[in-house]
Amino acid sequence: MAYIELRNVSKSFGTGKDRTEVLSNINLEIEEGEFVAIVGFTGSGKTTLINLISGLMMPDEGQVLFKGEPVTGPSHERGVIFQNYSLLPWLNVRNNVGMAVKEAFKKMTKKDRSKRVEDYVEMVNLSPAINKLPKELSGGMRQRVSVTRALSMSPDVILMDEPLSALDALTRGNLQQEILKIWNQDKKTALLITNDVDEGILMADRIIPLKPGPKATLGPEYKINLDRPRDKTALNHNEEYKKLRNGIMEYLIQIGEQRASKKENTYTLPDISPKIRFKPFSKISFS
Ligand SMILES: Nc1ncnc2c1ncn2[C@@H]1O[C@H](COP(=O)(O)OP(=O)(O)OP(=O)(O)O)[C@@H](O)[C@H]1O
Repeated sequence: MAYIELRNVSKSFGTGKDRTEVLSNINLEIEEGEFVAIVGFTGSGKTTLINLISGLMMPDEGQVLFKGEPVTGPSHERGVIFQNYSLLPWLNVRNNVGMAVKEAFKKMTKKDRSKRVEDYVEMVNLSPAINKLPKELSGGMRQRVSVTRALSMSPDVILMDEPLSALDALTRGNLQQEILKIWNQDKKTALLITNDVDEGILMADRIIPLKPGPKATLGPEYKINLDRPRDKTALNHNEEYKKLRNGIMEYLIQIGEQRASKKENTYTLPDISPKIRFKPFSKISFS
């Protein structure tokens, strides 16, 4: 039995002629402890996919199963790290993370909870800012708090919706390593949504492209058989990595071109119905 399973999942938005099927017939199985990355174009339905797995949205057709049971709503067993840091503006860093820890570890003593918060804040190098409000932090710092908050709850599954896309290369690299460390140490299951193929190869066991919508479906999967821990710089000289990267990029370029040519080839035909009425032949006389 797969840990997470999507069976023939479809999701539409809107009604009547404005209805758009964003995801169509998605089938996906993720094993316990696996790290899967979905790469896709902007607007292809990646967030919708994460929302369906987290339980924030329900599919129109098909089923989303977690440990064999249908997902009926959100749960802290499946922690989501969102693209846009969603912190409570009136709480400082300590309390933003603390609230999540309290929710996930209701029976933990106050002292242990406090220690856990401090350890996780330390992990993303935010200890000096622990008493600051979100408005006093930079965008990158806020995103780090958001990542910390999700990880501090120790979810069984870490669902990541482009969590690092707005960060500078250094912070991004550090957080990639922190997420990998927690995934590996605590034997988590992870699903990363990204538009960065290199990030996917660095982190995941499998990469699956999401074909652009409407009616987005999953493309062929690419297994990443590179040893861990993976070093970004060393990977650049690794033949297996180069081959894999080229293969995925070629596939994405090809489906991107198909999407563009579909758009270009949509023509509105001119009205060519005759405007002049001819007399029937019988009325023409020959002399
Ligand atoms: N609640 C909603 N109501 C109506 N349309 C929606 C809703 N959520 C998403 N959509 C539409 O579904 C499509 C896919 O959106 P989604 O956010 O899943 O894409 P995405 O791949 O995550 O995009 P991005 O890379 O820009 O974050 C878009 O066309 C979007 O407008």
